[in-house]
Amino acid sequence: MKKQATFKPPKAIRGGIPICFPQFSNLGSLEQHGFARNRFWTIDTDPPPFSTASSSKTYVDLTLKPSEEDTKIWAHIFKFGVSWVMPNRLIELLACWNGGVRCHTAASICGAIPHYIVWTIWREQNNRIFEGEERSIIELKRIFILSLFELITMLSGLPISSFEVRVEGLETLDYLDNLQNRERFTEQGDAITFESEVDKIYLSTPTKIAILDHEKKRTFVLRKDGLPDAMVWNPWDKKAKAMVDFGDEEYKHMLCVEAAAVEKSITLKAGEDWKGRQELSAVPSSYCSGQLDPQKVLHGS
Ligand SMILES: O=P(O)(O)OC[C@H]1O[C@@H](O)[C@H](O)[C@@H](O)[C@@H]1O
Repeated sequence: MKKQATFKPPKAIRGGIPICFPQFSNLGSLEQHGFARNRFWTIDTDPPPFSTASSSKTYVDLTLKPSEEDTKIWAHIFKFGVSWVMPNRLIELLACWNGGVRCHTAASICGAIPHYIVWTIWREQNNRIFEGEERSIIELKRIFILSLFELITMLSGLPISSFEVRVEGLETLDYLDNLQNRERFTEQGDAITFESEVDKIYLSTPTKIAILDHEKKRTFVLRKDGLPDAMVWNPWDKKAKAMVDFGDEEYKHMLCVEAAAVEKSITLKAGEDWKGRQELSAVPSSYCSGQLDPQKVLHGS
């Protein structure tokens, strides 16, 4: 989330995982990145069966149905759903941050876990006695994880540093350069590093992309299905300054790598459906622990 993000409609909040639908960028007649990100979504209590959202996970299903206004600008019937699945095992959550925190902070997080468990139970007890409300186990787990996440965020200091990051998995691929009228080029070099503005659409990318953060000694892994392309964006200094909802220096601590379907649009016939998946996870990188080779992260299972 960007510090300067605006929380007022009709614009989407800057940060997080954007949903660009039904168009990417200005590749169509609609507003930039389509209207989906600028609409209010509803919680879907009866979602279609997504394989990822099983009872062992924490998830929320959201649905976007076209409003009358939407059907005027995009005359297609659709029901668009997104299922956000969170890791709900503490160990998965800690793995995301292990490399990002120094040893003594990792120890303080582990030391804090019993307190957080007791705190969650204590709050629930109060809730049942005083409010007459009972939360489900899933909800309690969510509260517990969120509380712990706040602590980890606080201890982990600065977020990602784009100067120290490199992306693997996109080398030698063709890309469209948004900074050069979407001209097609072929990526050269072993990995993608960042020294200036980047705005590229990599085409027909592998299902796994690794983002290596040397400074925080962790590797983010993006796995995807049904979304052949991948977008890489960092506005760098000048564009950062030009965006009202983006801090002048925030480009140093962000990198946008997202799964996309840009080159070939997905068109559905009546009754057909489509499913795409993007999974983000983080593991401590070998540069920290010496136990994990980023190449294995990228090419392994
Ligand atoms: O400012 P917006 O509309 O959220 O878009 C941010 C960026 O999103 C990227 O996906 C585009 O490739 C960039 O060109 C664009 O600047």
